[in-house]
Amino acid sequence: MTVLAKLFLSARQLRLIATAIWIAVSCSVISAGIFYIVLDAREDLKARGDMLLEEHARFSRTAIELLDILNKQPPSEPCGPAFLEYMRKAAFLPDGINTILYSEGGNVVCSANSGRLATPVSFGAPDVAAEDTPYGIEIWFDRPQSGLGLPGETGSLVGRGGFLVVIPAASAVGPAISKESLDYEVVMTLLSGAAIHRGGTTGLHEALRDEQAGFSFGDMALQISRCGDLGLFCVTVHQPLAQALPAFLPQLIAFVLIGAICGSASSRYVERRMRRYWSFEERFVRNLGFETVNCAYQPVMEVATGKIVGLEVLARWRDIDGQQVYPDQFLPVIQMRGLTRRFTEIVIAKAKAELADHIPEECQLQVAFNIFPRDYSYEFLFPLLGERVPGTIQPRFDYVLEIVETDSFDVASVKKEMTMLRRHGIRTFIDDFGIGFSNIGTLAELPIDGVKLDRSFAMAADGSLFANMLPRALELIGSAGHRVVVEGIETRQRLEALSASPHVEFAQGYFIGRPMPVDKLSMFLAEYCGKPDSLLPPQEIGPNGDKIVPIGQHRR
Ligand SMILES: Nc1nc2c(ncn2[C@@H]2O[C@@H]3COP(=O)(O)O[C@H]4[C@@H](O)[C@H](n5cnc6c(=O)[nH]c(N)nc65)O[C@@H]4COP(=O)(O)O[C@H]3[C@H]2O)c(=O)[nH]1
Repeated sequence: MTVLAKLFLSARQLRLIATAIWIAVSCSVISAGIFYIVLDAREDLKARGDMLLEEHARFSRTAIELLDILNKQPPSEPCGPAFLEYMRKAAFLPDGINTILYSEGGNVVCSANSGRLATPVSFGAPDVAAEDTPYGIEIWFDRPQSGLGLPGETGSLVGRGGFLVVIPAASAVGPAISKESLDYEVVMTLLSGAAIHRGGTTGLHEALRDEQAGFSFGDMALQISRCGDLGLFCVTVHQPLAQALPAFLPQLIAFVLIGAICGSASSRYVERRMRRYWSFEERFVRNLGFETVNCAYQPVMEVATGKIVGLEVLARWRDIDGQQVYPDQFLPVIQMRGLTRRFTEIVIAKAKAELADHIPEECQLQVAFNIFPRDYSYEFLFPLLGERVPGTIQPRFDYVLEIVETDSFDVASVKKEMTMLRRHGIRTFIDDFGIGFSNIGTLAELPIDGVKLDRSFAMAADGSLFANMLPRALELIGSAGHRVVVEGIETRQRLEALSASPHVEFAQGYFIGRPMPVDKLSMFLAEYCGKPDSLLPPQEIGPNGDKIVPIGQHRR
């Protein structure tokens, strides 16, 4: 999970994922486009194959129909006037065939156009015998027509029952079709399965016979094999893709553009969604829970005695990559997303459970929780803390609520809630005094139990504005009759200086103890809880003469 989390948390990895999506989507769209183009090219090839086939099939179909008609009821005297009239009438019917002949004993003896021939014409033995075709027709391919008075012309003859019709040469008829760059073969198929070459590249039909229609990956070519409706003629067409594609170049360019646009749009969309999904805010909201919220505890010292008398509960959150996140990062999210109550419930529940398990029995402590002003109400907080108020269960913990200075609050309603909570032993401090919304008027009006002076005062460098204001701030709070907790004490000098003020009752800061997990806290308290700590550790002098030396660190 952590490895996966790191993948999504790094902006660079997200960019890589988005790029991968861009490539995948673009390639998919372009591949789909190429597939569509190939299908289209195949349809185109089929159409061209059908046209080639049609050149042959059309006349054979017509010839067979004509032979059917001629053989129906021929007059009894072959080549007589009635017979010739009968042939001429039939010759009007078909489209493109106008030579009808009659033969006896293998010799043509009369024609519909010329009547009885002066000299019978022989075309020799048929190339296809009647028993080789499904229609009982004989065929003579490409015979010169000079004997019929048509010098220089050739045609194929189809015959049955003595009648013959002449089919003009294929090249001279049929639809105009571009055969350039087209590797094809037209064959006539016999009942035996044999094929007679009738046009195009000899042997192509035989070579591709088993592959039928489809795509040949060997030579990256499209190929189709189709037979006409009579089953007499078949055509095989083979076209390398490289030859077919130029005709589809506009489509190809369009698909590349669409692919690029889709790829970019989807990668942007996914990246935006991923960024949002894996943003800190969303991660936090998704994973906020008892398991991911951790509590750190910072000791609070009573200045007069040097005893550790309390601790402040400070929340941390564990991110999905295991990193510890501090409140300044997640508190704004909590407030923005309206999760303050849920968060406070988790922190209080967790701290209560941890402290009950780890704190030495004899240790009397005041435990301070930070509370958002909007959640400061008896109705919400008492159920969370009430049962552990002194005099009920676990009297060793006194609870203090520190109202953090994130929002302003309504003094009148806070006053009411404060009074009710105090009745149950729950005390309230104003947190971060000096930098937030509270002012001396607020302190005067509210029945608060104490004020926490913001750490920026104690941490300020000597001679700075905040450092100069510190005694006056203490004076001010003290004059309003409140106890003061000073936080942010990092050095022995500061602690000593503040101890001299009659207004400072408690101190908190790295010098006394850093916020620590409960197991460390339990060791810390085992040593210091309730014991007077008049002997503060000797100061370690650093290069600036003011080094931070937490108590716990020194004594261990
Ligand atoms: N440099 C320095 N810093 C010191 C020293 N002593 C204490 N601090 C830091 O000062 C902050 C004291 O808490 P805060 O004023 O209540 O200020 C808290 C409090 O306002 C808020 N917060 C923390 N936990 C919670 C919580 O559970 N609920 C709410 N609502 N707010 C919380 O987040 C603020 C910041 O908390 P942290 O980051 O833990 O920061 C803590 C603590 O680590 C010191 O000597 N030097």
